Amino acid sequence: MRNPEITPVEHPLAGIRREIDAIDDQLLALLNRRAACAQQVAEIKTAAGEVECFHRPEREAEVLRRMAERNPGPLGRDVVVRFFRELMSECLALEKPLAVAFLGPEGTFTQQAAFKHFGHAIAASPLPSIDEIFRSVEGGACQYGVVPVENSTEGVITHTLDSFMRSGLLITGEVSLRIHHNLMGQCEDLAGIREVFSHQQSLAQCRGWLDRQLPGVRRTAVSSNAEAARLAAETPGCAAIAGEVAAELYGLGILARNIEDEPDNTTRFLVIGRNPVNRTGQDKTSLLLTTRNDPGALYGVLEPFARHGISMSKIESRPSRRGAWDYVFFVDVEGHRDDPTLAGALAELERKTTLLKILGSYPKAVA
Ligand SMILES: O=C(O)C(=O)C[C@]1(C(=O)O)C=C[C@@H](O)C=C1
Repeated sequence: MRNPEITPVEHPLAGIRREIDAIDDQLLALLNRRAACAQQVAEIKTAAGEVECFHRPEREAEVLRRMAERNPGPLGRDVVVRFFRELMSECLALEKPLAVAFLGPEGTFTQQAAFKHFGHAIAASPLPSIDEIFRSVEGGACQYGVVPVENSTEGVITHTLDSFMRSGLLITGEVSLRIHHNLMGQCEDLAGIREVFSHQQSLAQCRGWLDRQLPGVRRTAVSSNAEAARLAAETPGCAAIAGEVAAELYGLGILARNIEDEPDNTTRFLVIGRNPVNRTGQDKTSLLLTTRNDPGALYGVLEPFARHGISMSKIESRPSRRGAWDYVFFVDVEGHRDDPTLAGALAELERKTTLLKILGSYPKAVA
């Protein structure tokens, strides 16, 4: 028999846990209300005949920026952006999951970039080469592709830039990823390693560390970091340089972490698609242009940007393949092609170039 005079002492966490339960109930209802709204959006888009792709990059960028700006904390900006990114990814998947091609196999940094940009509720297809990614989006098998374009330590990925010379695809987004490299393998320590596999860019990004820690050990470039991890998993005495995800995927132990030579090692990826993206007010535009091979021709081309007060975040030159010393320039500027100032500068540029191709206007990465 319980003594009615003794009131049981409540656990110190009980009150706050009741509050958490009540909040979770509200969150659950709100999350599903939002998902139901996305389903209604799908019905409206279908009725309007927009059945090919429900994804709206400009709207997603607006949602993420608004939530990041309104966030009162204590959750950090990154956490809030990641959370709403995944929420929109799941809402879109209820409408219709996106088909996204990335540079495979599973476990590459390009796969991480694809998830960072689109969230995890996508049908992601690992493809073996940049060419195949372009082809799969051009042919309609995938709605988007994700390809690496430049690394802060090693510079541009020339194959990606060259692909834009022949392709009619548009750039619809960009993703920056902080790249941490790890040495992984089946051995216990560095002493047992006789060969290191990785992508040539990653071997270059870790050159100093390899010279110091594994002098004389053979370095072999393979098609991707994930492929390196797969090889290390089946070849005794071999290690790989790759991201943490690849170690998990191929069951390897991490022998040394963060071995990249530059502390800010970052790779920028481009998202490619078939449809133009509307302006958000915080956009970027990528251009490809060629000039006459005259003195001062490049200056003449870039001068309108300076006069219109448009800032340029990148300029890169590549041989045009039309003859020796003939170049194609890849230029990134601030703004959307529909912004009146940029539209004015582009109209002037058209008259000064031998070729001007607008590769796309897209929202600046929300990170
Ligand atoms: O607003 C839309 O057009 C939607 O489809 C909804 C929503 C969202 O969840 O907020 C989902 C996917 C789109 O890419 C953009 C936004």
